[in-house]
Amino acid sequence: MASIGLFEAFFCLLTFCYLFHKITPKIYLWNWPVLGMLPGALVILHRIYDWSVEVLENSNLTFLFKGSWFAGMDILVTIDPANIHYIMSSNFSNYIKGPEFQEVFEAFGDGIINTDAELWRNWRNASQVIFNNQGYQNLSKSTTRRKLKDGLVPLFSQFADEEMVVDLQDVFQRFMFDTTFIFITGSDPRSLCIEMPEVEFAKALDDVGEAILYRHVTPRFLWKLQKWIGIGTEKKMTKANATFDRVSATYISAKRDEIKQGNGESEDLLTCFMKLDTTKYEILKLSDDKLLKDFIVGFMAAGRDPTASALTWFFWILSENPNVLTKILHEINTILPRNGSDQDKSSYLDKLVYLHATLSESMRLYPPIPFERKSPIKPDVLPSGHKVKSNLNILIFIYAMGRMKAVWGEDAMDFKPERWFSETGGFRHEPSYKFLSFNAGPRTCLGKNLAMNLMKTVIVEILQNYEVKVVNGQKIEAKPGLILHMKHGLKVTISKKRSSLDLDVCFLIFYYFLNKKLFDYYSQHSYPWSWPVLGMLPAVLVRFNWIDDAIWIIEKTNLTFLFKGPWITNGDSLITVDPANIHHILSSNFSNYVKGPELKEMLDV
Ligand code: HEM
Repeated sequence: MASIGLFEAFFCLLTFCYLFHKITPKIYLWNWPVLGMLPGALVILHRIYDWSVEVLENSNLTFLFKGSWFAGMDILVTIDPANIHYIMSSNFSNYIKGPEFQEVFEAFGDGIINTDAELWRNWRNASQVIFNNQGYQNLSKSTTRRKLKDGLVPLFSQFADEEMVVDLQDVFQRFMFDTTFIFITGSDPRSLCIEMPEVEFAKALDDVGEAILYRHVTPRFLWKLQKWIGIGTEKKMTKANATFDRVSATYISAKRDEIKQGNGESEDLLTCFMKLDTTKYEILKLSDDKLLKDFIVGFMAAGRDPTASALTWFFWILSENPNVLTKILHEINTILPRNGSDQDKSSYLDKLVYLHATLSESMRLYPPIPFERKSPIKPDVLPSGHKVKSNLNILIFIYAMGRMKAVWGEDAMDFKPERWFSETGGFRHEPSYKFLSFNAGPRTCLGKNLAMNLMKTVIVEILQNYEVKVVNGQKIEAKPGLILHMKHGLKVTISKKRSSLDLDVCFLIFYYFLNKKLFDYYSQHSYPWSWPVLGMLPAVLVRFNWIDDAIWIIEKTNLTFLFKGPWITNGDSLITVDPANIHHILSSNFSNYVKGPELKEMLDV
């Protein structure tokens, strides 16, 4: 009876808070006796992201959330770049994830995500050696391309043929699940296929994410009790842990056999970790299967979720900004070799700076990991002047950070890839304590380069071959969680782009007839038309007396005429017979006009 009374009282208080909040739409939460700001937090939980932006903007970038008295859940929320630089870099050793974090993120065991101090340093150094290994880098590139060609592309073609509405978020989750699983174990679980099957390990990762979020908003004694009884998200967490143990054990033992039989030539992460010279890492005992399981689970979560989230938000924001899409397509068409091999295409990815800027801008507004937790070992004072006692929870709200006017300027909420370029046109590298999407300091994301290259490869492949149309009328909002997922997914339709060769042929046929008509009409001469994509090239192909034509044009254009070449070849030519120009080029400014490498290449024989 007593517990029912307590529940009723709590329910009444929540209802009161809700109504109170509705009537007085203040952005600050009330600090109630006993319950602190918890009731208000539960009321605004569904719009926690927008609320955090408002409250942090109005509280000079740092805000103290008072938790309930019995749970000791005070949290200092900060996005002050000076504090972040201090916590993540200059006083890094005092700010750890800590034992409470490890308890909440229990599923990641003693892996890199969860640990601090020496064990973390061992993980970090070992992982860095492996990530820098050429063999692993080749494997990650070839895996991405293979999964695209054999997985995503055929699936997109089928979606297009059958005019299906698909959830792009689910597609990217599956693509990243398979790809990361291959990076780690060398095996493809094939979750990305038309049937969209439920995959046990992937579901376990989702359940763990849900349970960890629940542990963040529930007093410790309560979720502990639920775990002990075996109900709710805690039950799912226990089941997920059992799945991780079982599935990982299969792969670990198969890999051990492979290495024992002398077949351990694979470059996947599990093989690399198993073959690592462990004498260099004092406390990283990779002969221990439990540690290897923690590695598999941690890297699966680190690789799959953030990358899939980044790709989903990117395609949505692109659909809202068609002018940005046009610029990206133009960049791809001008820079990437049209019929280049996959290897050629990979080597050009770095040159796609506008695409890089757009991805960065999209992750500024929609950071895949929306917040980060830290805790001081010793009491300290932050650069903002806030005193922190040891073990206080510090929450760095990455989502709000990307939207702060005080950090990004008055247009912080606008989507503007151009902000990533300096006045001189060079790429603007923002410091990581301001652009926090990949974390900052010694714990910066290990997979940053891998993820950026992978996402660019996927985006280029999709944009070159398909049109992705977001279905109108759906509600797009972020789901509160450890990863910035879309709450209702992203429904899209896919259609195939006609290959540019098809387009060229159509254009040529159409142009031939039109030009012939015009030619007949003007009887002798006319200006060549500059067509989209093909420029004035078709005119040269269909005018049989083009030398005559050229003389006529040059005369009409005051002795100088700009011939527009096709877009892909950058082949514009200025044709001039103006004697003043000729004197300038051939004599008075001789040193500035060379034959150039292009001519040299043509005359190579
Ligand atoms: C768009 C994609 C990605 C984003 C935005 C991202 C972001 C982040 C962030 C914010 C952290 C810090 C998390 C924390 O300390 O709690 C992190 C850590 C990490 N990330 Fe990524 N990540 C991405 C992709 C990847 C990929 C593809 C991999 C590898 C397969 C990876 C591997 C890791 C690892 C191992 C850590 C732990 C580093 C450490 O604690 O020393 N990430 N990432």
